[in-house]
Amino acid sequence: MALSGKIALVTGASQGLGKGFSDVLLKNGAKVALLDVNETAGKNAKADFDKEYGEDSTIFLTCDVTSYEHLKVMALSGKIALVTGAGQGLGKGFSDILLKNGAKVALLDINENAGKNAKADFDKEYGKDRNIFLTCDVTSNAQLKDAFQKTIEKFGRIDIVSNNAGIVDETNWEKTVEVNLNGVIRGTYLALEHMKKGSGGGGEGGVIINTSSMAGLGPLLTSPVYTASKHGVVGFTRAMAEASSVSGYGVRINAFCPSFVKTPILDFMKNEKAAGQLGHLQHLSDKILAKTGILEVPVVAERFLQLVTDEEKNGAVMMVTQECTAYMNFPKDFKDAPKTILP
Ligand SMILES: NC(=O)C1=CN([C@@H]2O[C@H](COP(=O)(O)OP(=O)(O)OC[C@H]3O[C@@H](n4cnc5c(N)ncnc54)[C@H](O)[C@@H]3O)[C@@H](O)[C@H]2O)C=CC1
Ligand SMILES: CC/C=C\CC(=O)/C=C/C=C\C=C\C=C\[C@@H](O)[C@@H](O)C/C=C\CCC(=O)O
Repeated sequence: MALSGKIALVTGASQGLGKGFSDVLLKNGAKVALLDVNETAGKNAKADFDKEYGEDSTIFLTCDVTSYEHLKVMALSGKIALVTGAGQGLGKGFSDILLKNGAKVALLDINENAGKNAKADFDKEYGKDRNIFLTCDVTSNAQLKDAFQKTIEKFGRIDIVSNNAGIVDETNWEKTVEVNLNGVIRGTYLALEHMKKGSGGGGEGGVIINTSSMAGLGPLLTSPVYTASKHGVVGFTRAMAEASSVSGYGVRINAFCPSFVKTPILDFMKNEKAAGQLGHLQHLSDKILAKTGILEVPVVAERFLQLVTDEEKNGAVMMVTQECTAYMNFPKDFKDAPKTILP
């Protein structure tokens, strides 16, 4: 079993030599990602290997090697991801695209029903062994720590962390800060404990994506505390990214800023109880939405994947709107910042 614990990736793996190479790798203890452009043949090869070596020994990924982008995302084969707020909405979309591209995913959510349903959906699509659901409230350091630990126990390590759980509640605004900002800080610190390289940690590096919002870059007048929490995520992420780079952690840390996306969080726009002192401004919500439009989860998830896989990006802030996807250019020095000079 010379290859025990090794992970292999074979292109053209569904038949002929590629299938033979995969077979010998499996026979010698490796786990193998089988890549092929022919989906039927690939699935058949996986079914053959499942009988011989067990379901967990291989994954099949449809992949055309003529596409660099396609091959690059396949680099997620064997990667382990942890996503908070994964039971529905964007977190479920992010988990889906990570699984589709070969990662294994720990799904964390405070909502047990949503989490279990998401797991059941993913089990059907990707097999039972590629995801786990862990009930976890990101406002609890103990619960989050435990969830990181359980992910390591199940999958062996963590390479990708999506600190995504978020709420809009301008009435209980302390909770909004506690989930959206403090939850991201907690998740980032715990992720670094497990992922950072060097003397301070035994990790292998990786990437952390913190979900902010377009409201992290400019004001959303119906939700000032939400806006503040998301601005906080951008500032924290940029500073931690520099700290990670200077410390040689090998961990990239980026912020993700979508505009409105069709998920249950948009119910807030009609929820007067959650509007705090600003219920009288709620009639403006429809006007704001009419101006910005509403994105679909799969479109936003594709952009998330781009940020996960782009190894050039650390401290990047990606915006996703109807008009475009773009990286935010912050002034490097405040003497270069656009300003109005007073007399
Ligand atoms: N949908 C949108 O228009 C946009 C959403 N966002 C952000 O994206 C992230 C995901 O939001 P959506 O999927 O849209 O919302 P959603 O409400 O559909 O999903 C949020 C998930 O987070 C979970 N969650 C809430 N509090 C939690 C806690 N304390 N611990 C663990 N899990 C918790 C919920 O149970 C839910 O499954 C949030 O951070 C949100 O602020 C950013 C920009 C736009
Ligand atoms: C109430 C929260 C509901 C959903 C979650 C969420 O985070 C939604 C955010 C959506 C957009 C926020 C935009 C705020 C931006 C303003 O500061 C603008 O002045 C910025 C300029 C352009 C935005 C264009 C666009 O979003 O399409």
